[in-house]
Amino acid sequence: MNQSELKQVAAERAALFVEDGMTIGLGTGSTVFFLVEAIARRIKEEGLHIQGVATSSRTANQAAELGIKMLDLNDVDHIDLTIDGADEIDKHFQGIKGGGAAHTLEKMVAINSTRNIWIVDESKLVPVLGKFPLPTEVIPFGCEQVFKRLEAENLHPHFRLDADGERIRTHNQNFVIDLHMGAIKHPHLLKQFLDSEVGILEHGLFLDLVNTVVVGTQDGAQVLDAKR
Ligand SMILES: O=C(CO)[C@H](O)[C@H](O)COP(=O)(O)O
Repeated sequence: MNQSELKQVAAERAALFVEDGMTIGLGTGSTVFFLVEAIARRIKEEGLHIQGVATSSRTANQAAELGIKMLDLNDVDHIDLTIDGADEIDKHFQGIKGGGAAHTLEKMVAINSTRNIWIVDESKLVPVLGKFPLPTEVIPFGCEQVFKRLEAENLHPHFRLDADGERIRTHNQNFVIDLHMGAIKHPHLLKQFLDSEVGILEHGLFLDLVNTVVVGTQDGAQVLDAKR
């Protein structure tokens, strides 16, 4: 199976965690694309009544087109389960997200969820976080100063650019600065620093958040539970 097929294996297994009556957080990315299709299929075939909260307009549009009832995060009192992709996961179930620049909305939905499941192909499991550049979302005002401070901390910042060489904009019209720092030896300390940096709206370190990881492997889907 190629990487895309492994993503689909993970997504279809995770869709089985959805139960009738649930409010489901839907992440963003190519793995979640398969998830949304699988959930829509279950709704049709099994008559499930579920409602979704999306983490991007991409996911919201796909889900609505497939007939999934979608609500705004402001309009729900809780989310039972959020299923999302990830860019890297280490053996302690800590992760990096934001490859699709949706990490701020994804983190907001995740922290408001009773349970979080990540769906990944096996290439996303790593011994140490940091090979994947860590995304941050920065507000445009004063962003060059934020960039300089990140440089001074040896975090190797790069503004993320689109195919035309323009700085990409997030859903909130902010910029993304990716940190190419290599191995993240102390993720909690880094999180503390990034949380306290004025001008950084949010970053892609997702620590102590995920409950279950569903991995697409050549032998099928593997379900791994975090002890939290
Ligand atoms: O964090 C994300 C978007 O901000 C995605 O979940 C992450 O980039 C994984 O994407 P994919 O499923 O396409 O590999």
